Amino acid sequence: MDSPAGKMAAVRADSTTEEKTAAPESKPAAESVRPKEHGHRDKRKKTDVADSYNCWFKTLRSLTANNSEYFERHKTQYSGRFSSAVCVLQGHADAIQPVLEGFIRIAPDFDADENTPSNGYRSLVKVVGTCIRRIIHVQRKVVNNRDGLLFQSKHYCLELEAYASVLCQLRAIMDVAQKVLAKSKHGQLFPEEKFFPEFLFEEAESLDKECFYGRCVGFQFCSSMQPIFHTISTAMASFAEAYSDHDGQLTRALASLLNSGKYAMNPELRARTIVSMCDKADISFCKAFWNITEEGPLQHMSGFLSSSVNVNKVFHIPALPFEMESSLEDGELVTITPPCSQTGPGPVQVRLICFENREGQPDDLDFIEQLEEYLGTKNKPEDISSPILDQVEEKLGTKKKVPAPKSDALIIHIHGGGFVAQSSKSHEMYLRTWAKDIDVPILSVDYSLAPAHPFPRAMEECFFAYAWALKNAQILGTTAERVCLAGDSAGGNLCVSVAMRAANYGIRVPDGVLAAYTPFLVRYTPSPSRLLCMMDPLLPMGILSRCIAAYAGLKEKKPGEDVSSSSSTTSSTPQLSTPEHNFSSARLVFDPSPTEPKRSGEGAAAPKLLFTNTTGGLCEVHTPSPSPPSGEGPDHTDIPVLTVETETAVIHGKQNTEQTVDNLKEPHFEDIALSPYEEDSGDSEWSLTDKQTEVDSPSRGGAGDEKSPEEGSKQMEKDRAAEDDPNRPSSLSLPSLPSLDEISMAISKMTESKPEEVVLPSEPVHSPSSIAHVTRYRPSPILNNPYMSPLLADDELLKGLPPVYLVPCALDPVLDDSIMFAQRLKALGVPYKLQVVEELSHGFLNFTSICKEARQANDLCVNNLLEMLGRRPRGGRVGTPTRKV
Ligand SMILES: CCCCCCCC/C=C\CCCCCCCC(=O)O[C@H]1CC[C@@]2(C)C(=CC[C@H]3[C@@H]4CC[C@H]([C@H](C)CCCC(C)C)[C@@]4(C)CC[C@@H]32)C1
Repeated sequence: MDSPAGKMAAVRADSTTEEKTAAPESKPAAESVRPKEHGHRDKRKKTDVADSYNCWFKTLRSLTANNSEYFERHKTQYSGRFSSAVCVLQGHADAIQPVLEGFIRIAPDFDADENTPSNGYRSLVKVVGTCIRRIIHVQRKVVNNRDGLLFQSKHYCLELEAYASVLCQLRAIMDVAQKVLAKSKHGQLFPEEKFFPEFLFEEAESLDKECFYGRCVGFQFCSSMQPIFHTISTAMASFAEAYSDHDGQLTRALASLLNSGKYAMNPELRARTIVSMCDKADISFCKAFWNITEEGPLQHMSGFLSSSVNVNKVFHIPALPFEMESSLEDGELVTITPPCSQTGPGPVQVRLICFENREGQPDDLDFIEQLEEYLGTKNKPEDISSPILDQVEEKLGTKKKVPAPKSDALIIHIHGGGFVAQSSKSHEMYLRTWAKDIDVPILSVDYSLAPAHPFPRAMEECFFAYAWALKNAQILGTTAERVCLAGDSAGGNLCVSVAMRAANYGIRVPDGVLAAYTPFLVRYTPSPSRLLCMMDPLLPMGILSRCIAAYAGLKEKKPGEDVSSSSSTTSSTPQLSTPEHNFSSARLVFDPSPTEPKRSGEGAAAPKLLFTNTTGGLCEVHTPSPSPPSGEGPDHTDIPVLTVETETAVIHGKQNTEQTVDNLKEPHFEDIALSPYEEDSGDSEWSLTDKQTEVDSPSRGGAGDEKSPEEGSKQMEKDRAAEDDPNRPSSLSLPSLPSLDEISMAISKMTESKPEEVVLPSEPVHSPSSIAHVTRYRPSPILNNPYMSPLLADDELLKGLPPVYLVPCALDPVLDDSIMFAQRLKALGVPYKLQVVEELSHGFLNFTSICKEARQANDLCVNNLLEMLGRRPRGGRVGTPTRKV
């Protein structure tokens, strides 16, 4: 058998040649396969990226000027709102551009290796870029269609307003990212623990996230994911309503089906319900929703959507200790005891999935009976199955298929679900495909879930199942010459922990571990990619933090409980007023929050934005001023600093109107130069919203106006009237950024409405309960356990790992976990392969049967598994070059 390291080295050699021939730049969802970058090329690439972004900003500016000028001249029902929307979003775009340029400059310093240009900073840049491109797309559509009789003015107006809010929040998120950056060491995506910035959580929590869950939901992902997220968020909102009204899972499923219509029709109501649910709901809501496909009509979904397999059986591994040979010392035996933490020894449920019935496996008809017999008597399975087969043949008069020979390999799978939900059943969809494509038995572990069974129960059960499977491989239809562990999300974390434990116990380690979109640091540490949870349709921050609490066994505080008790914890953490935490000295570039202490140089004149007003003249708008470097603060020599010069951006009425409309009426915005980093999907149907029917939606509640689903729906009717008002001043819910007052003044001049009519950004929504549990739980010692967070494991423990295959997603909150884990493995010389999937969301394996890009990413995982098991990858191409130090 090849040594894993040798194998990895061989693959690396192969894929280096592939690297040259592959044309990855145009692939939307494939891994970041990119040619090697060296010194000057790297610099050029950075410039190219910045150029592409500048080009988009320029295009946006022209379109804004054009539309703005048009709607000033052509007074129609919605013209006032159009003008306001484009003006507001242009203000945000101008403010975000210099910040973006700063991130483009520093981002490469955080890559795990030169072959994989990926990290949270790059992702944030990407998301802003996508938002700008989508706005360009919508504005182009407006330019192209606004004179037509069938122009859906209301639809486009709502779209632009929604994107203006998104851009505004992205601007605030970029600001938080700068603070994370200022507290991080060079190349480190997670700030040092001692600098835990509670205030960042407060800031992050206080953002108005609703715009990310309404009509723009999942805008950052590829177009084929859009309908999926519209469906899931509709389901989530309607389930939230049903959850509070009903008890049983089935009744809830039915009730949510009935509710779904109104949430599908009203994206704003949906967003309000989801955000409110994420802030307030306890973990049992997540469990219930994430398990929606476990029972009721949806449980048969995988049956329709996936390959059929011959063996798909659930059984229990008895809670009996057994002995295994040590892999370290000849003849030594290691005793494996059943899992026993918290609830005492208990059996472990597993599911065996196999494309065809194999020798050694109990016969399908009496699977459990035979298995029990095997487990009790330890008879060879062949002895059991043959007589039964004979009887069946006799009874049915049919010749039963002879089982296929034993496989030489085995996959042990551990499912994700935030440690609190899901099972092998909900992951059957892609497991059946794997079973068919790889044609190896898969044993998936149904470990006990938190919060009823917190850490380390799940890890113990998975380890026990792993060891048992090695020992009893024959009953699983395999000789287990090659064994690998595969898990997605929380399951990937468990896989790595199991492999570390195997190494620690001195038993055989698997031949490889596949960890797809896996969290490796299960604690409340911010990072640039983690900021994406502010907008993630599957992993919103409130839910993520509750998963951590549940897994760590920290009792969740109920909403309304006194949060002041957390103050002792909070006060034990470094105070923000210490020099290290004084961000006024951290040379950050822009401060959108008026509540933040004023920076040095605050008296300096803010750069100005000039917008054309109704009369073609110029009105002044102040942009947030960049803080000049302060000499007063501590020495930040090891802290990467964005130094950004904000220029005075001028949108000149004359200049812009000189651009012919025809120039702007390009049919597809794919024509816009694409950066070598930012691949366009090549799909002109950017968002579902283009196809959406025009729907009414209520105006947004004011900040802090959190409503229950029922209240929400009652309010809906009232709101609808307001929403329909074409002269309604722009009610874009924007955070209280200092420049917005001025922007709104500009708007109000442009729309000729009185300033006080403009519903301006009010105070940010604040959720003290969610913040409180984060701050209170932070110092819990359990959160330092390396088996819970492999990133915290010491070098010796990590060195015992077999080759690790990491498949994170670029737009996933837990991307940085994989990047930093790869960095650790690289430093320790542990073979690893890091392939970052672009444009797909966390959990893509669950979407393989309904999304082309997810299928491609699944193929990548399948090829990795084939490689680990010593088989030829399918399609001849393995993917990103393997990296081994
Ligand atoms: C300053 C801010 C800093 C923030 C710092 C805090 C961040 C903490 C970060 C990391 C810690 C990690 C903690 C735990 C991570 C958990 C990872 C983890 O395991 O996450 C998984 C949770 C389940 C799920 C969401 C998932 C994948 C797929 C999802 C499923 C897809 C379809 C399923 C629907 C129910 C189907 C409905 C069909 C119907 C016809 C509409 C759906 C949505 C169920 C849920 C899963 C990922």
